[in-house]
Amino acid sequence: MAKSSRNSKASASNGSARGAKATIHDQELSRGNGGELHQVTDGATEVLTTAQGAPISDDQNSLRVGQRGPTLIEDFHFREKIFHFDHERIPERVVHARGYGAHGYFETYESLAKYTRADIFQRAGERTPAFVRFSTVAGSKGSFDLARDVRGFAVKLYTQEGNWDLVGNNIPVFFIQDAIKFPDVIHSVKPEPDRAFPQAQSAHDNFWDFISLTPESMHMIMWVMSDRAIPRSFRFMEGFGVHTFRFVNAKNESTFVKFIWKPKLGLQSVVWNEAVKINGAEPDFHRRDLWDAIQSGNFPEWELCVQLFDQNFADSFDFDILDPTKIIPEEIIKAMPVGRLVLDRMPDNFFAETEQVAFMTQNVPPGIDFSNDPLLQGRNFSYLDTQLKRLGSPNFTHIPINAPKCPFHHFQQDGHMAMRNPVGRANYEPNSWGMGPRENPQKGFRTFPNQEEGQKVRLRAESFADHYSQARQFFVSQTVTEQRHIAMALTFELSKVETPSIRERMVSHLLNIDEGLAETVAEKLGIRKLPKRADPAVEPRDDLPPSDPLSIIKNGPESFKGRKVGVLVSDGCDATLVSDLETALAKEGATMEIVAPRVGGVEASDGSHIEGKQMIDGGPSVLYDAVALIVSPEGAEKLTKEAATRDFVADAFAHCKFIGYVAAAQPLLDKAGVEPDEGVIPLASKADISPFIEACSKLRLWAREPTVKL
Ligand code: HEM
Repeated sequence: MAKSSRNSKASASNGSARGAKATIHDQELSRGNGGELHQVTDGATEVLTTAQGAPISDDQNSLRVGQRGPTLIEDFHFREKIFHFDHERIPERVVHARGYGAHGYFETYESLAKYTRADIFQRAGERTPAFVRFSTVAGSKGSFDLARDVRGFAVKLYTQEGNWDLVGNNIPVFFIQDAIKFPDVIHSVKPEPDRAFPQAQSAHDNFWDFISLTPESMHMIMWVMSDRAIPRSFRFMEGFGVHTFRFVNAKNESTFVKFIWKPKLGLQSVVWNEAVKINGAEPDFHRRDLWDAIQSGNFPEWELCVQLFDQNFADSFDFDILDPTKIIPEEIIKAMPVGRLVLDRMPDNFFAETEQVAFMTQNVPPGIDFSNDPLLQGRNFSYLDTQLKRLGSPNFTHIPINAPKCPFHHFQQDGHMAMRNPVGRANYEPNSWGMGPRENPQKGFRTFPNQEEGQKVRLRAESFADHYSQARQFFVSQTVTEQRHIAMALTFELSKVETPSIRERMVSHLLNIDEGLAETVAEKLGIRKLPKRADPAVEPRDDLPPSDPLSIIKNGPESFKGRKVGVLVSDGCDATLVSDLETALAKEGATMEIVAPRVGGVEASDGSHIEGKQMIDGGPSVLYDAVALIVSPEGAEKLTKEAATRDFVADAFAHCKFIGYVAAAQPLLDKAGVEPDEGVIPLASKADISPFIEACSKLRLWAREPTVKL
């Protein structure tokens, strides 16, 4: 057979002809036969190998017959590489698919031996390693961070007596009272099955159809329609264990407990108009925020608080402590701080740690036990089951992120990907080989022997039937601004619902919560005649007093610490003012980011160069807690012509942010239609910086909001 002339060189070079040097800007590589680039080890980097450890000579070309002939199946390197790639994806979590994790530690304040024998709570000052994963619920893995959604707040504590997973949310109640309804609520919020949209959004018919037929969800709906569902940062949100758990002490006495994580930096959320824009400008807003904070040594911190109560309290409380749609207000049972959680290290690898971490509510050490909450009982089945599906083997506990950090010994063996098997002859007990491990009745986990009796029934307890009273209590605990946001959120969500009867049904529920709220939403939805209020199972109470801990604004930060200012600069700006601002912000524990008209930065009036982090088009003001406009007259003149600059200023104003500005920036304010108020603060000299930062610590000038009509 005649060889093609093009192929003839191949046999001579044996497919490995290369050697000519190629310089690509700052990189020296060698060039192969077809012009492709090869990066060859110089001895300082490791040699590339197959997964079996065989060194690889050429990772740019598959093995073929001649230069232009067919690829050979003999090419084990090619086959192994592609095979592995083909199998890279594992199923995403069925809920909470999008998440971000970090390592840290939990530090115990004082011994809680009186209440629990849990090892983690025995010794003051002791540190326990922790891994935390924050998440959204509804969206896919690749969805944006600022969906209106519940945030998962899952904490794995590697205690000396086994892993304790506190798998909580940033909202203390849930949509449903019984785990049997979980598939329904999740199906309803996920993209509709025929059209496969909307992604990561509850604003659609299916969700509101289900909710409007599930009155037990009304309390949760108030929370999800509040700004709690659009947090500014994972660092500024609370976490809740939701259910009532039990502490059990060494004498086998039980105390009921609810868990709350409170952020040291105070609570903060964004506004909806801002969230929508952040999702476009920076879909990884929350991820980047956590990454930046931890990488720069600003370790976020939460206090773990416990609400402790006994059976007598449970019997006398207005609501059932087993009902996960109810809270116990902190005015009734104090939230007692018992330790702190510090996140100080990002994972080395996202997949290995954050993606493969397997949280399970049933992971409790001795001293912590479950209550009969039917949602918790159902979760205790679901998590183990789902991890097997997602991680593909019962040996997911062998993955380092999931393995306990205390000694552990058992006879479980084999299965896919077994990393550890029992050593020696005994793989069962009892045995007469004198080989452990053995039970320990004193130290081992003992379930609290609660007395249970009754008929087997499929029946919801009557004590779960009040669906509206605490929803109302949540609403009246909010500031006027927060109440307005709830009304706006309900209006937005229901405006996306296409079926009028679903909207009206929701208004009929709102009438049981707050008439003013119902009327506002109905008016904005164009519902002329208010529907009849929904029939309540139990007449809603209106005597539950407002509870301040339920409001975000009433629990904001004490300073501007941990927050960020976006500083818009131009050529010819005042470099000293910029650096004085940076120094003052650093002293406050805050940061700033330079936004410039072009990549690279600007030349200041004193000839110095100011490095820019963002170009104006890529650094909209929605990414910052406050902004400063430090420009020269010529710079301002040029910037007024850019739509991105107008949006920068107009959005900062509309989102009620504090704006610091030099006199030369006046045209920017004018162009954005800003009529200065007390939140628009002149920065004439260094002396003005401190009052500006002090104002910023209030985060937003909410008094402005009615004038900007978001
Ligand atoms: C109080 C109510 C609930 C809370 C606070 C909650 C919280 C969470 C959190 C934080 C995660 C993400 C864990 C992670 O970051 O890996 C999660 C995942 C999950 N939850 Fe829940 N959840 C609740 C109710 C339920 C119920 C009732 C079920 C089922 C009956 C359920 C089933 C699941 C499943 C299957 C996953 C995915 C786990 C994985 O693949 O790793 N959850 N939940």
